[in-house]
Amino acid sequence: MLLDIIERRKQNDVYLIAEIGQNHQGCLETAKKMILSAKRAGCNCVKFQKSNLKAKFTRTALDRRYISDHAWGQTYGEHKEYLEFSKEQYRQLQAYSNEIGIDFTASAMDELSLDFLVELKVPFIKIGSGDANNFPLLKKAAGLNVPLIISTGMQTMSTVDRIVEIMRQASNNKYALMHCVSAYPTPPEDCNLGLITTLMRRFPNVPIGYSGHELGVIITQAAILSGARIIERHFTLDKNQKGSDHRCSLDPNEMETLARSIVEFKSNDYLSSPSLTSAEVISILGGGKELEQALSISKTNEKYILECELPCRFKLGKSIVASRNLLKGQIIQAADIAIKVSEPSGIYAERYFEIINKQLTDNVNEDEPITEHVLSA
Ligand SMILES: CC(=O)N[C@H](C=O)[C@@H](O)[C@H](O)[C@H](O)COP(=O)(O)O
Ligand SMILES: C=C(OP(=O)(O)O)C(=O)O
Repeated sequence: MLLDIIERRKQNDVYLIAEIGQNHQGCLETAKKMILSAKRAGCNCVKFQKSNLKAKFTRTALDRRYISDHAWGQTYGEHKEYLEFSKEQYRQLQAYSNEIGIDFTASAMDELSLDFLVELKVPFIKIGSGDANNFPLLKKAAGLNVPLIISTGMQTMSTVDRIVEIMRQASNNKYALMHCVSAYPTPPEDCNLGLITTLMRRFPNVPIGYSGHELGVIITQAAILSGARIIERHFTLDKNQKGSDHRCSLDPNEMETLARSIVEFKSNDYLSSPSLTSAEVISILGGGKELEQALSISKTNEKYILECELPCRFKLGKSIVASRNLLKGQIIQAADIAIKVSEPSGIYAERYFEIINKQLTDNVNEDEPITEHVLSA
């Protein structure tokens, strides 16, 4: 069904992804329970997050102390290690998903993880918002014969244009873009659902979806009626558990409500039109302040990085870093740089191609960020 939506053969159906992410608390058995619960709720797919920690983060980013009620370790690296499933565990989760009949995949959070997911032969690979400006990763993913779902949180419209251009240059049209706001939870007034139609108009050949981080289901239902045909929501067995994402996740009852509303929207023929107007959406869903705020058209024609996304961009946005020790005077080549979450951050990843062929005015050690200070004018 996903391919039918991505290749526009089916425009009146919705593919529902339960983002298990790291809500499994690092426990394989809990992850399996969540897969079963997502299947029972009516989801089409369960999704995880795959990282190779050394490829995704710099050493200092991994070594920084993580002081948070949601921390599973003293440092951010220990915390992430605790939550990361091994390749063997991924195989077990995939086998279990196959057994019960639900699609299984993950986001590829670095190139090594992308290679691993290709090896697993997942039905599609997710590129999360943290990598939407990671153009080398996108280029590599675009060249594979695997459908892609690319989220656009924490990004500007110019970065979304670059993504579409990368896909066009690779002659790849098996992909979808997800409207997303990377704030956990996203306040209704920042959900900016009007961007779904803006993206649909700007990229008429690309299916548009929605990866939501707001509380509850009504705004996501509005996203569907506004035209989103791939939906992703974080999933949890209990919202009160420790972990950064539980609060803005849907529990099994809410996920089931969402899945049922998709069936209902279809049978009422609400999905045969590519997109309903805000007034129609409000009337179908019965109105309410949060819905009106989420559908407000005041700031939807341009896409920019919202203030509520800055904490996430600061924590998980990717920077350009040195991939080996670099010397003052050196002209930067592609092999000299990598894209990672860096502490402190450096020049953001979207400027990758601008940095190539610039001269360094100082030494930069491996895994250190490239900053404005070390670039010649
Ligand atoms: C941008 C991005 O990757 N966001 C992901 C997907 O939505 C999140 O699940 C993060 O992994 C999570 O919020 C991180 O939490 P912590 O920092 O406590 O591990
Ligand atoms: C970060 C992710 O998703 P999104 O940006 O859609 O929240 C992800 O899928 O790993």
